[in-house]
Amino acid sequence: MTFHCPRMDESAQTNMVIKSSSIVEDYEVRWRKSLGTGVSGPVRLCIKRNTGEKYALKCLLDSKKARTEVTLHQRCCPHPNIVQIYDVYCNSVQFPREAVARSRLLVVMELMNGGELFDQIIRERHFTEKKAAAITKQIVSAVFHCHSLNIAHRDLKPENLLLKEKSEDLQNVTIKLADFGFAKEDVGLVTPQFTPYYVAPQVLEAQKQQRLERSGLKTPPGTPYTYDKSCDMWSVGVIIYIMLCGYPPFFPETPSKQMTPNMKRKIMAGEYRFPKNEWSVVSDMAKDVIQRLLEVDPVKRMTVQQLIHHTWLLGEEAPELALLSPAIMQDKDALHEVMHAHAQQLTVMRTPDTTFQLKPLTSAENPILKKRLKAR
Ligand SMILES: Nc1ncnc2c1ncn2[C@@H]1O[C@H](COP(=O)(O)OP(=O)(O)OP(=O)(O)O)[C@@H](O)[C@H]1O
Repeated sequence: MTFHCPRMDESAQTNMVIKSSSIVEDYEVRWRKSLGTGVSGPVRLCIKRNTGEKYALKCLLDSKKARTEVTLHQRCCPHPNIVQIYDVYCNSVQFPREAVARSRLLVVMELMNGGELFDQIIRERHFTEKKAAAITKQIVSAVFHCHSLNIAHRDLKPENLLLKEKSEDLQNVTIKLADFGFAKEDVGLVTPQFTPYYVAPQVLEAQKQQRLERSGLKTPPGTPYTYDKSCDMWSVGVIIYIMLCGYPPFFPETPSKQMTPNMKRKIMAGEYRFPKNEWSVVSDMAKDVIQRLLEVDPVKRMTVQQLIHHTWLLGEEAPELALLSPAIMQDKDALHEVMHAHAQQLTVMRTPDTTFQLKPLTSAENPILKKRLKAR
């Protein structure tokens, strides 16, 4: 590994403090010890020299996208259900198979020793709806925090829900949200962003909003619940569904690595079922939560503020009967496919429809709207 320490770098654009000193002065990096791998490469183990404490190190090629990831992640810290960032370095690093050193952001994070959420669910001997509700509560707490800061995570998937430590019982474990690689700050769009999935209703709604604003008849809501945030809520719905039965709500007839047209159609139509075999032991309240989260129209979809107050999250009325999900999730290949499908669906949902863009509130030309914005 070769290191150079470039300029002191405090990005004016992001207000993010990045150390330009060499990370190896402060941490011993175990370059060969991978804690897990994502598209940006392995996350490694590192040890703080003056305390001996262990941390996780994510290495990102320095770019605007990487800086946005780190900035938005940092902004959401600290929170008990969000992986904490402790240090960020910008060092020039050359990995063994690289011809030249490249500028990288080295993100020192809290070490999550318990692995991924679904791996722990598989190990549970008596996994119940009550436990699923308790897990959901932690996930929702993280999402609530992000959304309150006007940040949408947009990559809420099982692989990004990590456990603080290994435990016999999921009820006692802290779950934290990781990977802000797709996080996005809402810039105050008048109406939700939309994707090709939902073009028709959203286009109509957006056009209606624009007409009303142009005529000065309507002031856009102060903190609109944007498309990006509703995408997180859809993910929470899918994650709850899988926890309760072991398979996803939307799946293709035959296993496929690609998003099939039939799958797209099912998601767009909100076409999923609660098959009796696994769902007869699940409460109506849980089904109600899922139905409101998998609502096709993002505008009508339950918000995190609504979910956090839902009685199901208290877990008091959730049955303590053992669910079939851990047994179903034992099939590693099937589970891998489930996670792959979810990741794919998120990719599709994140794709903005560039054919129709609404102006941010701040660039509004309408004089009445301008006046009202000033008055806020
Ligand atoms: N703080 C952490 N402690 C322990 N392991 C971690 C930590 N952060 C990430 N990991 C492991 O590394 C994997 C990849 O991390 P992360 O999702 O942040 O990387 P990525 O390159 O952005 O991945 P993706 O392909 O999901 O976008 C995780 O799935 C997890 O197994």
